[in-house]
Amino acid sequence: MKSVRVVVVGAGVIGFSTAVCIVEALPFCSVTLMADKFSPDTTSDGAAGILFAAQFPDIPLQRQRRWFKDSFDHLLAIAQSQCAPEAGVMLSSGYWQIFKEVPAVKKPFWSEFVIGFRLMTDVELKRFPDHKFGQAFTTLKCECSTYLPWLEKRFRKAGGQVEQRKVNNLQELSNSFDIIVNCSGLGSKVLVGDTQVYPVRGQVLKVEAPWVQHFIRDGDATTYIYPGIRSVTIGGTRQEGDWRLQVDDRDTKGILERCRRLEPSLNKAKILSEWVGLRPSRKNPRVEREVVEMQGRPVPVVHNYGHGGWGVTLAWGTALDTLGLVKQSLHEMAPQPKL
Ligand SMILES: Cc1cc2nc3c(=O)[nH]c(=O)nc-3n(C[C@H](O)[C@H](O)[C@H](O)COP(=O)(O)OP(=O)(O)OC[C@H]3O[C@@H](n4cnc5c(N)ncnc54)[C@H](O)[C@@H]3O)c2cc1C
Ligand SMILES: O=C([O-])CC(=O)C(=O)O
Repeated sequence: MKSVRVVVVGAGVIGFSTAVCIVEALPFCSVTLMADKFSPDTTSDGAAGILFAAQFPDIPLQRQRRWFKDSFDHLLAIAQSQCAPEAGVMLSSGYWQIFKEVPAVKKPFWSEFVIGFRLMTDVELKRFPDHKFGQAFTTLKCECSTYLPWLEKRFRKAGGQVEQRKVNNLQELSNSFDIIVNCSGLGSKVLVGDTQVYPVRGQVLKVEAPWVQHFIRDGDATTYIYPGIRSVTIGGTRQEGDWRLQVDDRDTKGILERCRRLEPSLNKAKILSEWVGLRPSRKNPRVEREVVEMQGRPVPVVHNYGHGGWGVTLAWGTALDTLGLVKQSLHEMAPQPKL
């Protein structure tokens, strides 16, 4: 008999990573993942899925480094195994950020965790006459439309249960579960009334260009070309506070112009699809625990959301932190010896 009932709300890359970490580490818990949308309809499904991150202002750098390294190592092991095609994870090399001006920070905080990080040579930069500085390395690309179904299989195999349902408030879960884990992304705005979480709209295209093998990202953060397993993702936009989910033709035009300037051969690429997603953004992601009084009893609630444009990158690392917070809750719930 499984004694502790845990529910994870959210079926994006954060929810499924967290649910897998919990179910595999705590076999005495029954774990249910609940969400209103599943793959292929989550934000995670359309993400380019490239691993690198910006730095959050108020989270200790050591913690951010751990999130990055744990995620990178986890996905690298998959990329180097026979599971790679089924999981949608691959190594990906190229030029990450080429800058028109030399930036103040030349080496990002995660540069030692990716493979072979170096500054671009003058010869390489000649290909980009508008740019003066760039970084080159090998990282990973995790395609969530393949990875999420793979994680779901892994979750079910370990005994996890899945339920499709919209949760209107966390209180409605408190009769059926002992610990609630909130991985609802942008949904947290309503679900837990978090006014700090907001959308940053992103539009991308998938194009057929199998000859493009190297990724390129401009330091403007809205021009990128990421070759994937079956197509190349090109983008993008970063529109703060914009809730529109429809494709905008002006964005499509801008993306094509900017990407073709960096990689002229894209003129010959066929457009396969266009997609819009809303990044669940927050000044800092919320990975923390609280105890909330529900129906007259204290219920541990562990939050893991607000990863903005870096959710695929940080999913496994923040999931492991969340597992630690669930363990802490279990410890506090255990009957204390009478003195
Ligand atoms: C264009 C674009 C490109 C991107 N590229 C990258 C990239 O290259 N690298 C990277 O690391 N990141 C990238 N991202 C960011 C990444 O997509 C997000 O950080 C990540 O998907 C967030 O995952 P999530 O699980 O928190 O949210 P989501 O995928 O949105 O999942 C949220 C889940 O919560 C559920 N939910 C919400 N509210 C409720 C409720 N009330 N009841 C029940 N269920 C609920 C939803 O149904 C869903 O299942 C990109 C994003 C965009 C838009
Ligand atoms: O910024 C990038 O290069 C890709 C990404 O994470 C996003 O669009 O959110």
